[in-house]
Amino acid sequence: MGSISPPRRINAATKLRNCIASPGPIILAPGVYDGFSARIALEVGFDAIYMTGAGTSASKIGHADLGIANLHDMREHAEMIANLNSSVPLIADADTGYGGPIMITRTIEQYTRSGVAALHIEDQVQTKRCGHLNGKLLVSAEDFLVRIRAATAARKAIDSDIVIIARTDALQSLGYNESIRRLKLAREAGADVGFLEGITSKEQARQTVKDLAPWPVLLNMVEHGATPSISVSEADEMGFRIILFPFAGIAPAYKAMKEVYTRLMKEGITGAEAYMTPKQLFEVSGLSDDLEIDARAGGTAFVGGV
Ligand SMILES: C[C@](O)(C(=O)O)[C@H](CC(=O)O)C(=O)O
Repeated sequence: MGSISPPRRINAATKLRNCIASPGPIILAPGVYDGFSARIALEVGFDAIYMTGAGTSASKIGHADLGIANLHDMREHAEMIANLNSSVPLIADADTGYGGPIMITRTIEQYTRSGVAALHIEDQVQTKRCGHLNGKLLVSAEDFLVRIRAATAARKAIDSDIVIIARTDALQSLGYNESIRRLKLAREAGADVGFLEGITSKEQARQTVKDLAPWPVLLNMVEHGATPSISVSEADEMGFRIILFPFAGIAPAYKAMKEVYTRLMKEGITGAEAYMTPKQLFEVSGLSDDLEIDARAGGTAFVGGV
């Protein structure tokens, strides 16, 4: 009856898609590996965050990044992280897509419904490994294309804006030219962003952007892996659109926890800093927001404070 409906809130996938297409600065996404690290990255105020598959494997199932975490593990983890603050886009690892075209379709559908804004799918065999380990095995370029085609068709079928990032791991065994060829095929099949895994030099990084231009390209900044250290501003100047730092959370977390556990074992105390009261810990984990929800609804459980 001519009534104007209120504007719908833009979802995180659309927001990220618009951001990638804009002439704005490079999108910086720090790696998060669980709810707490995601909360900390959100507290710092990043515009996007990245769910590392390696970190998810380590924290959710306690295993190395060897294709052990399955679609269920990854989707469940991604859903929890994506919904801590649904206005901050989550880029999530989707490994090989977890099977043939039917499984890839399920991956796209489930990641979309979970609120994930972008995911990357690669050309390693099903028993994959971290892109910075040796001895990676690949599927053929045709099989990689089947994965990307399945992903883009699934996205279209559900009318989703989820950003599909095509990742090739071919550099290590098949070389640069074959890697670029694979990424160009993925681009033709409708992938939105290219990701050359394990770039080995700054010259190669620059060349990748040039050879794929104007297609947006992602840089995976795994420190102390195959790629030399490239800063956010350098990557921006090279023309990358997205930069990930997958281990930005988990690497320092390891050091900090190991130190305290060791002190506890040796000295019988943790030496934990005084500012980290239980309340402060919960504050990082959304305590105030949760109490406000309760109060606004007229709940009485927390009227006396906590
Ligand atoms: C980006 C990555 O897929 C991840 O899981 O974070 C890994 C990171 C790593 O294990 O070094 C990858 O590059 O394969």
